[in-house]
Amino acid sequence: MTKLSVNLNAVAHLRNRRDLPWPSVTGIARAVLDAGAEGITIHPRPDERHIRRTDVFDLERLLRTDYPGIEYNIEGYPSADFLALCLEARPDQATLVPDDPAQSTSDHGWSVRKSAEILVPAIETLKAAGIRVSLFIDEDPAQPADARALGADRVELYTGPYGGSHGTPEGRDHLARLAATAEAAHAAGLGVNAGHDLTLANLPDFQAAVPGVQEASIGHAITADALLMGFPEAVRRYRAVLARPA
Ligand SMILES: CC(=O)[C@@H](O)[C@H](O)COP(=O)(O)O
Ligand SMILES: NCC(=O)COP(=O)(O)O
Repeated sequence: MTKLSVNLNAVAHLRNRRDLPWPSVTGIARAVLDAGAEGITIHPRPDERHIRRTDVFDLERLLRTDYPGIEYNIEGYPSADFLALCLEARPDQATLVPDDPAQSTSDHGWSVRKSAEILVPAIETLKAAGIRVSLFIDEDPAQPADARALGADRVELYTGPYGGSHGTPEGRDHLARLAATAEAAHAAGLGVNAGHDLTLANLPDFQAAVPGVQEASIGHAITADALLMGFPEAVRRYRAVLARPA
């Protein structure tokens, strides 16, 4: 069974259209957790285009007081600011992503070995604070052993290229590479997460082809679905797919 961690970036994006407090990021967090989601993910970007610094701490308070045991996952580029934010907010997991601040969304994973100079001190800092570290990687079976060598606990498979080509021969090739990368991660002793452009339509094939994924972080598609069916129903449907054994 794969845990569902709901990414609230899209909710914060909608709220930020106006200088008003709705939709409430913590209110939607409550709704998805009450419906059974097992985690909350945010990816605060330096320009605060969606998640703001205040959201990071509002969510931290909510989870610690009302939802103990629920996993808090913060994603971002390991800049000094990001590391300081993590040390203050103390998420359960930090997912390190090689994003340039100007990027509109994440579109690639780490070349782990080449990035050792940035990653090693960041991993050490986070782990010393008791924060599990996951590295966002492409579908490349060579990356997990390097991630393990640098001290990471998990990898997150970047599923964007698969999501965008699901149902085509290209999509099947992406799936095969994702499965091989997950296998390499397990062989290296790492946990495996996945995320980006996962949807109710493409998740069943992913679940069948890539066994042993511990957590899927899903934001854009679940928010789009929630506009039609509401968050509680959307969470139930994603969880039903993620609960299916491969
Ligand atoms: C790391 C990752 O996979 C991204 O999906 C990210 O969390 C989403 O970021 P945006 O919501 O800013 O597109
Ligand atoms: N790590 C991926 C994530 O948190 C959500 O990605 P998306 O579902 O918004 O594409």
